[in-house]
Amino acid sequence: MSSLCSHCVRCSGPYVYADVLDYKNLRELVVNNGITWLVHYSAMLSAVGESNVQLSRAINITGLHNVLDIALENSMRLFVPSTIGAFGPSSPRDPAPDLCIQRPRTIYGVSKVHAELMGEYLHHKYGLDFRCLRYPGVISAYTHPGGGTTDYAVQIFHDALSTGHHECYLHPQTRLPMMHISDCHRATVEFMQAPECQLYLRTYNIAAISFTPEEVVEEIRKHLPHLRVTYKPDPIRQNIADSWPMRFDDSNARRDWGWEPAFGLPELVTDMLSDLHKRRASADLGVS
Ligand SMILES: NC(=O)C1=CN([C@@H]2O[C@H](COP(=O)(O)OP(=O)(O)OC[C@H]3O[C@@H](n4cnc5c(N)ncnc54)[C@H](O)[C@@H]3O)[C@@H](O)[C@H]2O)C=CC1
Ligand SMILES: CC(=O)[C@H](N)C(=O)O
Repeated sequence: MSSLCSHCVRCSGPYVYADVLDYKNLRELVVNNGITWLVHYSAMLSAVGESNVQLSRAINITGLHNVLDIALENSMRLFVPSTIGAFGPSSPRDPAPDLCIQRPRTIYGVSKVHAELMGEYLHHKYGLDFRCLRYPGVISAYTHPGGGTTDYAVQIFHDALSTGHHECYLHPQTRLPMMHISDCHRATVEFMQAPECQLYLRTYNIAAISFTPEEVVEEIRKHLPHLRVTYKPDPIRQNIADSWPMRFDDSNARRDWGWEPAFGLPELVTDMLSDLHKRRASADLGVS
């Protein structure tokens, strides 16, 4: 979800490639750079995880264990994102509260429940300052979708501006929680800065918008009336989406540390189209 603009991490500070499976190298990086907060984003997302379960297990679970050990050894504040994918068909779906049955059916979801529980365990047993937000599908103009079930909600904007046609792999009425990248970043920073005494939970849902493909298409057509959308549900991703919450209950995040989203659906669509339009223009790509 990192941005490739002029103020990106690569341009603004020290930047190194690191493999989360290489424990020794990670430990050296943390110690040699005096790092005190660790934000652990590396993961394989839901759809791509199902096509390579072994690799997903290694990155999402072994990688997480490396990060947890290093954070504990070095008394770091640790953030690990979780997801709507940490819920499954037996969870309440509309809305899903913070605390309820979690029996996800993807390796991605299983690894994220594992992360939530391991982090909370180490917090209660050893005082690790573990913090975790369950993100909805995140929508950004700056990166291409990374193999998730919510990817269509990013791809549709690229297609709308390039070919004017999007083939959607979900049914038109599949409702999922979503969020603009700015809200996601701001939530993460605000949550990381929140005083410990305000946090009654270590893992919070955060919500912003919840929409179906049909609804986002209608909103995009207010700007691009010619957008053509066809539906060809992909059984794997449809099955995953049908097992995830339709809406998130984020009342605890709002109460404990003041979470409040800024982007509704109209604002998100306007911003995505404007950002992508500028990026296409600067890359000399046409707009449909
Ligand atoms: N994008 C979304 O809609 C949501 C994302 N999240 C979470 O946010 C985090 C980031 O997600 P995205 O940026 O969308 O995913 P992404 O798939 O775009 O990026 C994942 C990153 O992990 C890196 N990675 C893979 N193997 C690695 C390894 N062995 N060592 C180091 N890095 C490795 C990849 O190079 C990639 O940059 C993930 O933990 C994901 O679960 C949670 C909910 C929603
Ligand atoms: C919601 C997520 O965690 C991710 N975008 C995915 O679809 O796998």
